Amino acid sequence: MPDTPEDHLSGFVIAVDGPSGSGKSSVSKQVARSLGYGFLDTGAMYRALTWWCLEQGVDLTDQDAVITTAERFPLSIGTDPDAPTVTVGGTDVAAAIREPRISTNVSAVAAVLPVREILRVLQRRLISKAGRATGGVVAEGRDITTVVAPDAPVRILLTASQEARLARRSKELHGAADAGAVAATRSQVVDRDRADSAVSEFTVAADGVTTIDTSHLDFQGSVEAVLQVVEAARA
Ligand SMILES: Nc1ncnc2c1ncn2[C@@H]1O[C@H](COP(=O)(O)OP(=O)(O)OP(=O)(O)O)[C@@H](O)[C@H]1O
Ligand SMILES: Nc1ccn([C@H]2C[C@H](O)[C@@H](COP(=O)(O)O)O2)c(=O)n1
Repeated sequence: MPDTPEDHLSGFVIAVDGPSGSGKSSVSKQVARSLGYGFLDTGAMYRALTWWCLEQGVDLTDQDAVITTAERFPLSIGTDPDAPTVTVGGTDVAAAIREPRISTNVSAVAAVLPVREILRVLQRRLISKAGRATGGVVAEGRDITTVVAPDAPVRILLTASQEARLARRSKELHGAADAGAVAATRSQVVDRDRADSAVSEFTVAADGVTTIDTSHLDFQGSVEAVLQVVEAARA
């Protein structure tokens, strides 16, 4: 019988979850580079679907319309950590999916449970494809350790205090982490996490998931902490 992603994932899978601004995306990408593995940013998939719904004029409060759009979602996503690509219907949306209008609306799309199931199947396929191509993959998001790849040999919850996460995102968006910049960033971190928590648990590690608190680590320290967990799992 042919292998399907529903049966088991191909390659060595490193699953990483965590709240907004914890460093999941940047740290996972660097870990994938270090190991010569693929990298899957599942948040980019939810963002791309949100972009596509808005492009199609779909009312995001109409869950049936969002589900129908997800069922015919012409997504193509690359898993090379040095050249991550996201296209929808042939349009490069890598920059557009980072715009505030997407960040503001993505949680509404991610809250639709049948949409999550559609993306889960797609994500397992992408993980297996990347795993076959490079021997392994680092996949990050909010439900990778628990729902998408609970069978991964390495599962990590990458976290940090709210203060640290706000400061990081604030520096990234506004170039500073003073009170004004942090206040301007708060909704992007705190409100989005609150909305996303309704459908995924990404603040408390599930059984068998290793928590790495990066509050007092710099970027390289966070990468090394993840690599140590990977090494221990392989020993
Ligand atoms: N340990 C760290 N110390 C300091 N800055 C960090 C650390 N890890 C990541 N950063 C920086 O914090 C910012 C947020 O990181 P990143 O985008 O990877 O977070 P994320 O968890 O993927 O967030 P989101 O879920 O909102 O996309 C980036 O500018 C990144 O370079
Ligand atoms: N596995 C995932 C990944 C992402 N989401 C949702 C929740 C986020 O608000 C949004 C964008 O993700 P980000 O780019 O900030 O990592 O996508 C999810 O529900 N499950």
